[in-house]
Order: sequence, then structure tokens, then C-alpha cells
Amino acid sequence: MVSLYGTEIASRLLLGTARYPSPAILEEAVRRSGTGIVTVSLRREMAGVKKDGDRNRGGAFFEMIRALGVRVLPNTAGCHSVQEAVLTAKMAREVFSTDWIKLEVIGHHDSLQPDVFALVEAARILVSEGFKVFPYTTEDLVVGEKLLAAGCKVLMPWCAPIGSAMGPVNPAALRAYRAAFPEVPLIVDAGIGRPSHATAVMELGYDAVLLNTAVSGAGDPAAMAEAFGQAIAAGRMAYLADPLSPRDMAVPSTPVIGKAVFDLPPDLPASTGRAVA
Ligand SMILES: CC(=O)[C@@H](O)[C@H](O)COP(=O)(O)O
Repeated sequence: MVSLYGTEIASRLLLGTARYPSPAILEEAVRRSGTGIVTVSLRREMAGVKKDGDRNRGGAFFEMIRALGVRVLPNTAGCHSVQEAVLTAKMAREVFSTDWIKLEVIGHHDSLQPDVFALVEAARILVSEGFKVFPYTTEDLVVGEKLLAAGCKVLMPWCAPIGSAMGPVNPAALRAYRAAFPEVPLIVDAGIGRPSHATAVMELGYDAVLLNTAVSGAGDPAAMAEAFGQAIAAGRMAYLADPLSPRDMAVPSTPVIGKAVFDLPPDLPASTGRAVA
């Protein structure tokens, strides 16, 4: 269970809904992942409506998402300014009847790195209008503090650029971020490529993982979704089980007391009591 804005969610995997080979495969992936939250890009779906002229396209997709029976976290993917993000969030609130919003304000064309200045500003506006904001951010500690001061109760640092599948490129920064915000639910968002990446960030103590491309772009998205569900649960269990820290020196894993002796020196009295193998 993870608690996000006072709502208890059973799965620690948040799944994106973009770029699946078909709606049926998306549905199957959601089901097999065990996720309790899917994120949906309002802007992307509405843009699709404009492009192909099919005015039902966006509506049909949103209906299908609603029918999945999981919580919807609309997102502002593709927004590049405060105004655009705020407007998209308001439209999403109407379409999905939710005050939850995953806030993305993209600042850099190639890396899709968030514009953290605009992000903080948009978060401040949306919180003041009653939204529960999930900000997609970098692992910058100061930006994290400013987002909390703006009223965010959850932080979502990236582990690598969106869609890159690189996995955690800066584990030390993610560790420092976790340590800096011990009481805040932290969700790693973007850049995860494999289930082992998700396990690794969960072992650092992150509360959940949000991912899309690693599942939708896999050869078998539904099977990959299930693998991610299990990997995230395993990482959480390992974190709670208090894993060892790495050491520089070898430490025998077999106890030496009472071990068998293979070649006793000839002058050793039998009274030493050492076993002879
Ligand atoms: C779907 C969504 O919200 C993405 O913008 C998100 O950041 C996931 O990134 P990946 O596709 O790299 O998992």
C-alpha cells in the first residue's frame, strides 16, 4: 500500500497509457501489471482528434481508460509553458472528474528535461485552485523544496530522460533525494528501461515508480507489465528487509568455528579435539 494524497493504493506501479500497439494490448498490460493508477495525456489524445478529424477518437480512448477500473492520473505531457499546463490540467479535471494532475512542463527540446522554474509556478497556481499535484521534476533538492513549499505533497524525480530506457543514471543523486525528503512520497518517473531498474530504485526506498515506454515499447507489453509489477514489489520487499551495504573486504559467508581440518600436523595431540575430515 502506498498513500498518495490520502488515498491508499495497493500497487506501487503507475503505468502510462501511450504508444501501445493496440487498445486491447494496453488493457491486457494494465490488467497484468496489477497497477492501481494509469496516467493519461489529455493533450496527446486531443491532438489526435484534430489531426485525423475523428471527433470521437479522443472520447473513445477516454471511455476505454475509464472502463479499466483503475484510478486515472491525467498528465500535462507535451506542455511547454505555465499557461498551457494550467489550462490542460483544468480540461483534464473536467474530462476525468479528478483533481489529481501529473504536472509536466517541458523545458528542453532534446532531453525533455522539465523547466523547473515554470514547474514550480504552475504547481503553485494549480494547488491554489484545489489540484493535487504530482510534479515531474529533476532530482534537484532545491527545486524539490520549492515544490513542497508550493503545496505539492508528492515529488516525482526522473531517473533518466523520458523514453530513454537508460535506468537510474545517477543513483547517488536519487539516494540523496530520498534522504532529503524522508516523509514525502517519492515516485521515480521516467527513464526506466527494465524491471531491474525499477527494483533498484525501489531498493533505495522510493515509494513507487511511474513508467510507460519500457512496457508499451516491449515486444510483449502485457508480459513486460507483469514483470514490472513483480520487480517493483520485490524491490519494496527488499528495501523493507534492510539490505546489506557493500563492503570493500571479503567476509567469509561460512562460519569458521568447528570447521573440519584436512591435514593435521603429525605432532598435534589428539586431545585438541579438532575434527579430521
Ligand atoms: C507517460 C508519462 O507520463 C511519461 O511522460 C513518463 O514520464 C514516463 O516516461 P517513460 O516513458 O520514460 O517511462
